[in-house]
Amino acid sequence: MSYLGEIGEFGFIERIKATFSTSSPLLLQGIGDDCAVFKGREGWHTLVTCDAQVEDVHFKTGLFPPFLLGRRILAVNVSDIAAMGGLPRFALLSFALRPELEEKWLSEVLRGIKEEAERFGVEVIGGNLSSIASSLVFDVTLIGEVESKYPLLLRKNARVGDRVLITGYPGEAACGLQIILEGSQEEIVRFERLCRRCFAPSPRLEEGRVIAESGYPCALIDVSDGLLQDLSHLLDASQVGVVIHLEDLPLSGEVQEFAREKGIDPFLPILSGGEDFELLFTAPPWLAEELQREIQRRTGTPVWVIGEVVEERGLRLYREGKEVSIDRRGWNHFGRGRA
Ligand SMILES: Nc1ncnc2c1ncn2[C@@H]1O[C@H](COP(=O)(O)OP(=O)(O)O)[C@@H](O)[C@H]1O
Ligand SMILES: Cc1ncc(C[n+]2csc(CCOP(=O)(O)OP(=O)(O)O)c2C)c(N)n1
Ligand SMILES: [Mg+2]
Repeated sequence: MSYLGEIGEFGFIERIKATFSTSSPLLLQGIGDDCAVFKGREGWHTLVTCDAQVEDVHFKTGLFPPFLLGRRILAVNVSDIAAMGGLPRFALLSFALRPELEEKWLSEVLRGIKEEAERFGVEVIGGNLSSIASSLVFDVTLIGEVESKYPLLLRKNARVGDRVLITGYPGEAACGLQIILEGSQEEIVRFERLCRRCFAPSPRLEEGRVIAESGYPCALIDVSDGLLQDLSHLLDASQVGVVIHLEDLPLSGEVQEFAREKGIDPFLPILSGGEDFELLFTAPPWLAEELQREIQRRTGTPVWVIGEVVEERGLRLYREGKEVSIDRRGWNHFGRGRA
């Protein structure tokens, strides 16, 4: 007999995909990308995604301020719309809650969701409530749109010779999480930036729009599970490989300081830490630099070229010219080796 823990999260998604066939001519992208995509009103495609925040899996109730939890609940979904270059429009909120939860705590969660919704132009239009005896679940279905004049920014779009780019500073959220879960109050104050990156991730919506507006079919994914894990989803979908030199990865001063103090390799959180919600994308060399410049100009977010797409499948990592292997790729909900 085999168990879910052996099949793993992505193995089970494959089984689900194999179980349900689709035939609607309206459907442009089903299971396998950041959002499902179907034909929408004139001039637009409709995007749909859902992601849940589950107590003790994605957050600890006692450690996460409810207002920031609320923001996070919506932000992780906005990030999936950003990963299609789209604009979020409507949300449905589905919660499984314990009856003894304080009303004040829940009001703060709602306030956080509302603030994030207003920031990104999302209107809440429905949802569902259920009681639960154990872990809290906050599930959001988010509906968005992207102009049909732009090519879809699918995971399968990477081509040999493309550059691989990433926004911001991946790894910061994972360091922040470790401090929130295990650190002292003093560390939480000192590494405030890292903790903020974990508590309140900032979806790269405007950055995704710049990529869409380039009109080029870049491959795009948001980094929720870890850079290597999500990069391998993109490579598998595109049936290509990648070469990365670790020296090209963005290493922020805070990650460096955190790694030094904890005695860990700073590249570990960068490569395998999840929940940064940075955008990871590919573009041909002639476009890569322009996107870097335009994203930085319009949003202030730095963008880094971290690798090159190659024909030979798989991830090849080099450190100071020598090939290295990293066995921890990132988060897998049921598998072994959870980062
Ligand atoms: N239970 C499920 N049933 C159908 N499709 C699923 C299920 N879970 C995940 N998927 C699909 O598998 C793909 C990968 O999921 P996931 O890794 O959660 O993506 P993301 O990081 O964008 O949230 C997505 O297209 C998602 O819609
Ligand atoms: C208490 C706690 N432990 C561990 C984590 C780290 N963590 C939980 S889920 C996850 C991966 C991302 O979540 P997932 O539900 O897989 O998002 P998706 O890929 O579907 O967008 C990570 C890094 C956390 N946020 N909180
Ligand atoms: Mg998901």
